Amino acid sequence: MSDSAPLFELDGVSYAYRNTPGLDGLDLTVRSGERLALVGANGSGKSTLLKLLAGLIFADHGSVRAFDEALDEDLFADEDRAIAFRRRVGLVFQNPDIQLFSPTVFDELAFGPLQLGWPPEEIRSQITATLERFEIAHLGDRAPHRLSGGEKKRVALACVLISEPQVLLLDEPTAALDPQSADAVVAFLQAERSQDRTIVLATHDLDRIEAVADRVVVLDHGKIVASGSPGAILDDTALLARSRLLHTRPA
Ligand SMILES: Nc1ncnc2c1ncn2[C@@H]1O[C@H](COP(=O)(O)OP(=O)(O)OP(=O)(O)O)[C@@H](O)[C@H]1O
Repeated sequence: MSDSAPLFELDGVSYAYRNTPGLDGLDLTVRSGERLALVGANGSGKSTLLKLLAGLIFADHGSVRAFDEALDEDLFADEDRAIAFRRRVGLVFQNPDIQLFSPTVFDELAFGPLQLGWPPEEIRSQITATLERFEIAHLGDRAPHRLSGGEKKRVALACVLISEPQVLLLDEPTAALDPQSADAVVAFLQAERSQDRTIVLATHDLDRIEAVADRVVVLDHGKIVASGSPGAILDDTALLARSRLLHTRPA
């Protein structure tokens, strides 16, 4: 993996929401085919980093490069480059309600491919295949906002994956899922390994991290405090305790 091409290169990146720091001097390279997990306590900057990689927010300081060009406002001012970037990078939000707005799940799945100008027959056949792949065929005619939290998460993931992005960004993909649904997401992410898809995910699910990631980056107050293999990070209990990632038990 260390030899594969860098897709994202962040150099000294800082970002603040008005007066609240989100990211603070971050250096990070994400390579093609990598499965990278971002861990850290609430508010450590995981979602902010994912939004930055998705081109939804831009660095206040430092530089961000994606696919060998600057990932900044200028890229999105150019419609062709913006569309090309959006095709390559898909983000599944932590809260699926942000993402789902169509009258039915079927329409929701059609939205991305329609934007990309796919032919109608291809859209129809891809929707059928995607509904089956995510075991949501029975939800096709339902209104997304009337689904359960776990069902919404599956639909949101399917909506992003239908366009086959090269990079998949996932914000807490197993949160709010029942154990069986969480296992299904993990199995899906393991299967994606053979698809050459680059995956960056934020998670609090340390028990499943070895199954879904090759590398773990630990964030604390918007800074990267450690990066390593899942085994090395999980064994470092002092690091986990410092980063507020261990349970505390009442004395
Ligand atoms: N929309 C926003 N407006 C103002 N501050 C924000 C906003 N979103 C995040 N922040 C702040 O930025 C910092 C980083 O938040 P972020 O959401 O990136 O953390 P996180 O690691 O994803 O947290 P969690 O595990 O709770 O999802 C926090 O201090 C948070 O309060």
